[in-house]
Amino acid sequence: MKKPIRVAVTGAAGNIGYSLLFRIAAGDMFGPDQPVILQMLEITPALSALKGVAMELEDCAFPLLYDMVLTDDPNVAFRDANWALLVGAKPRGKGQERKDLIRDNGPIFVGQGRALNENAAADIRVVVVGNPANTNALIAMSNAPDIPNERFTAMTRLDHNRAINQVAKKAGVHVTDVQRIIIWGNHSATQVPDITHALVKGQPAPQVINDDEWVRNEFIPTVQQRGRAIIEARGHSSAASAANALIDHVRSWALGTPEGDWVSMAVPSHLGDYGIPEGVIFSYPVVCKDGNYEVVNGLEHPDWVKPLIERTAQELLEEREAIKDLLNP
Ligand SMILES: NC(=O)C1=CN([C@@H]2O[C@H](COP(=O)(O)OP(=O)(O)OC[C@H]3O[C@@H](n4cnc5c(N)ncnc54)[C@H](O)[C@@H]3O)[C@@H](O)[C@H]2O)C=CC1
Ligand SMILES: O=C([O-])CC(=O)C(=O)O
Repeated sequence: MKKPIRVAVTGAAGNIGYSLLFRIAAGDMFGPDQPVILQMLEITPALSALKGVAMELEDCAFPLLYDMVLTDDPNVAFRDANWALLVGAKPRGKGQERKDLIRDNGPIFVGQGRALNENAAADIRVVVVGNPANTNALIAMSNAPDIPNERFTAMTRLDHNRAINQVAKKAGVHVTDVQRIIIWGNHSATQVPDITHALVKGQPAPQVINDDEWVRNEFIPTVQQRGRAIIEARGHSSAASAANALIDHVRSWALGTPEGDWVSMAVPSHLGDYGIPEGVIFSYPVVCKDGNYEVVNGLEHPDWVKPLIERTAQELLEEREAIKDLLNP
């Protein structure tokens, strides 16, 4: 049997957690022959709910679920963890932007960054989901000086998957026919969903779609505002689709991206050659292989896309400014 992977999940009794944990335990994240140990973190008042989730996990009798840890102490949750999925944070409500959560949620990632630094396994890889995800990832990274920066990522895979769906619908093809979508920048309303380099059935997407007006005035705003639309419709923010995107993000990173395709991940900005200021977590196209990722560099932006990219980078600088007291000097 393979050695079990230790997966720390924060906010494990929350909505995303409830969609996520069962899929990890079922093998969707690391494959059908990879045992896992779930190390679940919650705040103290939610430990009882977490116990209930753990009871349900037991009742599934998952062959791959080797052990479980339930705790309200990040030092325990992150001990020897190979992966840390930082979901636990307040979600936004109707009428809020994700960055409105920054002063509530940012401090969580100071303590968790430190606890990761002190306790995690040498190969730790981190994905931040709690919003505002990019800036929270920056906070965690800066409080974990002994962990290589490139191990800290934020999730823009949900935006990426949303974009694939919109393009597939418009082109009248199946989602598997759409490749090389990109989400640039912040997981926020300023993100830049980009089909410039995308392929539909192997052909350039802009030519297949042949409708610039749709791209600029429907596709981009729909993807940018999809989180808000879900909150309006459901009364709660996306949970199952967010959990699914997190499965995709980790699976790609751990097991690789298919030949000829790429995915979007928010990673330390210095890894890209697109002129983005250093010191923010910026979503780029990446290819993954053997547990590592590389930014796809050297793509040209059309002129009308350049100011959009500048705007999302600027927003990340503003978010960083708003929490600069939480960054490790
Ligand atoms: N990056 C992305 O694409 C997406 C991000 N999100 C974000 O994910 C976060 C979680 O969303 P939901 O699960 O729907 O929220 P939720 O409120 O249902 O669950 C959050 C859980 O985190 C726990 N928690 C709070 N502080 C914690 C701490 N310091 N340590 C450990 N656990 C803590 C809470 O007790 C709660 O059980 C939100 O910030 C939401 O905005 C949601 C969807 C997509
Ligand atoms: O919109 C929200 O607040 C939740 C989220 O990040 C998303 O669904 O993309």
